[in-house]
Formats: sequence, structure tokens, C-alpha cells
Amino acid sequence: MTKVLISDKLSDDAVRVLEARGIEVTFDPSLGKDAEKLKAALPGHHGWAIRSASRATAQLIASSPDLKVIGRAGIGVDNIDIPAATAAGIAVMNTPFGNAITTAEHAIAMMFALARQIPQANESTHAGKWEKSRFMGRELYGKTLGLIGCGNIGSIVADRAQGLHMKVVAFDPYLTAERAVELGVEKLELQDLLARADFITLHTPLTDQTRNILDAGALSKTKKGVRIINCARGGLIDEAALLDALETGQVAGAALDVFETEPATDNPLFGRDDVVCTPHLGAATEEAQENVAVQIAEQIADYLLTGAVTNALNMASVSAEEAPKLKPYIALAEKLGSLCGQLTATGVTGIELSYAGQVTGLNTAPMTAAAVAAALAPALQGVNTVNAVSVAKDRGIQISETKTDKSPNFGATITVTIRTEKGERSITGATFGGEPRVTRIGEMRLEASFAAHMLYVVNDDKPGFIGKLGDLMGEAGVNIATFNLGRHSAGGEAVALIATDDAVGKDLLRQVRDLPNVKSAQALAF
Ligand SMILES: NC(=O)C1=CN([C@@H]2O[C@H](COP(=O)(O)OP(=O)(O)OC[C@H]3O[C@@H](n4cnc5c(N)ncnc54)[C@H](O)[C@@H]3O)[C@@H](O)[C@H]2O)C=CC1
Ligand SMILES: O=C(O)CCC(=O)C(=O)O
Repeated sequence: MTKVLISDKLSDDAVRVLEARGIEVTFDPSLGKDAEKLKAALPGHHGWAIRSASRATAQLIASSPDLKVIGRAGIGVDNIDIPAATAAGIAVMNTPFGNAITTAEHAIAMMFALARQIPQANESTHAGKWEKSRFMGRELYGKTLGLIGCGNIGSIVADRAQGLHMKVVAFDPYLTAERAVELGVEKLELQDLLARADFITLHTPLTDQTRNILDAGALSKTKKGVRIINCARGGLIDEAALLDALETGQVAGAALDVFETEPATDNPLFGRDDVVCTPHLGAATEEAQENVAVQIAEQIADYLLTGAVTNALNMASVSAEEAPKLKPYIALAEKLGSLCGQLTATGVTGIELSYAGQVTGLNTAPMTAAAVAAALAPALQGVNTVNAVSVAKDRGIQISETKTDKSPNFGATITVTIRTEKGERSITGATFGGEPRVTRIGEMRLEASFAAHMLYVVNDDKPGFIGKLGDLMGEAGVNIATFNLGRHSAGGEAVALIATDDAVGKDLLRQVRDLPNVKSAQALAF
């Protein structure tokens, strides 16, 4: 039975969605904080749904042999070792939109809290003080808001801030000029944003490029008295440098939802009147948590049950509608890649997938990934459909696709061509009643189904070969299930693709190779 582990606090809706799809769910939010308990719990689970408490480390991934998908109910995936997951063939998915509005609203709320010192005034008023003159605020109207990062959340913040009649400027190297115009945002370099913004809000992922994007140097270039909001990730601001800048008054205030170390229970910024803090609450609304829980549960269920891929960070998307249509072609591509890979000596320099006929109208990326993974499997350990194309590229193996609308003899065919330093080999196949078949090996036509055990023989097309081969197999007790022949011309080179009920052992293979007119023989496994 398909099983999913939920190791963080997720809305019950996730359990409901998964169970309704026939998936068994282990829901234990206490596991996320305890790597040892997680290690013990993960085996036997095919899917793993997390928020931010669980860390999907390389060690945990390595000790989770059954895992096929990790789903982050949220946006940031900095708690998942994506390269390790990819190497292990595990899809990594997130929910890029489910909590974006909620997080943008939190950033706006934090901006108001800073501008009007609402948390401090609240505390003072509850304490029975009536400190009207202590809490002189700043108006947002007409002020400049600087966005560092203008993606999903940044652009929602921009929209809300424009509603407040703020001028919005943005630093985001990936923001196109057209998109900036569409958003009504002025695109700036970071230095210019620092010099002009009255408020700065961060909305980038935490990466090597963004870590400490607001360090001592950057903070020294801001307008004196700037106010800073971080509802993205701790680590984007150098906390020690921020503390210094608050001390000197270079920064008038900071509102922080995220911290370098979380859970943040002890931080030098705590206890200051000019700092407003929340405990990573950016995504914490009922609406957002329902959204991300339902979305990640559906994505995990779709992937495990149908092969549909949505919002994956390490593989091509396949919609739920496409998945059943692609399934037989993915199986065909995988079998052809495997056959071609088993028949090809090492030294692969390129793999080409040629799609012809109806299949060209479909999403061919998952077929190519399946063929490449299967073709490289005999030579490379650990290659799988998630990492195949990137593994191939890392090794200088060129992957290419060609497409032609016309398929000469069948509705749709796929041809896998493997190029090596010595030459190339092409194998073509088609589906019959949804089942994969070989229809051509090089220029030789034949028609063969795939079986778990097969024997591939190249011989001169001379009388008596089939009888002698049959006798040999019979004497060895290996039953022939199907026997398919192809040849260039009468008396020329021929091939036999034979399905057997048991594997052809080394001794029998040697005897087959010793038969008259046999040029080569190879045992195959699928
Ligand atoms: N506090 C919370 O509870 C939450 C925090 N987040 C955080 O917010 C971050 C942003 O989320 P989205 O807007 O949905 O992501 P997004 O991917 O839509 O936008 C991120 C933007 O950052 C930009 N960017 C990347 N590198 C940059 C750089 N070096 N300098 C400037 N801009 C750069 C990208 O071009 C992109 O436009 C997430 O990565 C996550 O860490 C997200 C949800 C909730
Ligand atoms: O799950 C959460 O509460 C945090 C959300 C978050 O940080 C994210 O989606 O990146």
C-alpha cells in the first residue's frame, strides 16, 4: 500500500485528501524536530510531507529507500537537500502560491507595526500607561518601499503598498523590464534602492547570492533612519550588522519574522524597542495552511498514484490529465532505452530520442528522461528518471530530441539512438494495445514484445540456425517463450530476439556464441 509520512504540523485536510485517494498516512508532527525519530519512521513511506521544522538532509534521504517524493507545504525549500534527493531519484515539490498572499499580508502588517509601533503601544496600554507622546509614528503615504526580490510575494506586497499610495522600487536581477512596468514598480540596482528606500522589505529565497544581502556594507548605504522588514528567510540580513546599525540609528527599526537560527529563543535583537518580532508566522493563517496542505497532499497523491508532476523543483511537470496518456510511451521509451543501453558498449557520447507521429503532440520530456535513465543504467550506478538528463550532461553525454509529425508505419514511434566513439545504434518501437514493442533494430525490421529475460543473437542468415539454437536451449532446460527474427536480406546478417522463461546463464550463452554462423549473443534483462 502507498504510504505517506507527515512529520510537521500540517492542516488535517492533508490527511483527508491523502486517505480519500487510498493512501495510508502516518501523521506525527512531533517527528519533525527529531532527526533520529525521523530516520526510524521514514522507511516504508513513499511520500514525505513537511513544513519548515523537518530537515530533509542527505543522511535522512540516504536512509529512506522507499521514498519517491518529498512535498514542502510552503514555498522555501532551503530545508531540503535537493541535490541529494535528485541523486536518489526523489521528486521534490513545493506549493509556490498557496501561502503567498498571507505572507505578503504579514509583511504589510509588519510595516504598519514598525511605522506606528503598534506592539510597543499595545504592551504599554495593557500595562495601564497612557503614553500618547511616546509613540509618535510615521505615515506610509508617499514613502518609498524598496523590495529586494519581486517574485510571487514581492509583487503582491508591491500591489498592496501601491494601494497605500507608496512609491515602490525593486531590486531583482530576474525581474524583466516588461514585468516591472506591468507591476508599476521601478526596477533599480541594489545600491540605488538602498539609497532611496524609506522602508525595505525582503522577498528572495536564501541562496549563496542572497545570504547576508543586507550586511554591514549594505546597511551603511541605506537612507539614515530606514526601516527594514524581513518575512523571507533569516540569513538574508546579517543580524550582528543590523544590531550595530540600530544602535547608531542608521536603521530606525526592524520587523523580523525569520531569524538566522530558528526556533529563535535567544537572539541579541530581542528585547529592543526598535525591533518587532514574530515567530515565523508569515504563512500562518487558516486559509494559507489549508491551501498548502491540500495542494501538497494532492501533488503527492497525483505523483505516487498517477505519475503527474506538479511544482517539482527537480523534474519536468506532467499534468494529471497528461499522466495516463504518457504512461505507455514512458514505458516504451524506458524499454527501448534499456535495450539500446544493454546492447551498447561503454563510451556513450550522445543519446537521441526521435519521436514520430501522434506522440509528438505530447510532453516528451518524461519519455526522454525515462529512456536516458534506462540507457545509462548498465554503465552508471544511481541514475534514475529524476537525475538522468543532468547526470548525462555532467558527463558530457549530449541529449537531444527530434520530432516529426509523420510516422511511416505506426500511429506513433519512438527511436532511441545511442552514439559512442565507435558508432551508433538505433532501436525503434511502438505501442500495441498499450504494450511496448520493438519494431526495428537499426535498419532491420522485426516485431517483438519485451520479457523479463531475453536473448539477443546476431547471426548469418543460414539454414539450420534456428533448429540448432532450439536444441541447445532445450538441452539446457531453458524454455523459449517467443522467437522473433529480423534480417537485412536473405542470406545476409540477421538478428533474433528471443524471450525465455528463465535467464540465459553464462555457459549456455557461450554455447550459443559457439554455434555456426553466430556472430554475437547477449543475455538481456528487463
Ligand atoms: N515567512 C514565511 O512564513 C514565508 C517565507 N517565504 C520566503 O519567501 C521567499 C520568497 O517567496 P516567493 O516570492 O514566493 O518566491 P519567488 O521565487 O516567487 O520570488 C523570489 C524572487 O527573488 C528573486 N531573487 C532571486 N535571487 C535574487 C537576488 N540575488 N537578488 C534579488 N532578488 C533575487 C527572484 O528573481 C524572484 O523574483 C521564499 O523563498 C521563502 O523563503 C515564503 C512563504 C512564507
Ligand atoms: O510552513 C511555514 O509555516 C513557513 C512557510 C515558509 O517559510 C515557506 O513557505 O517558505
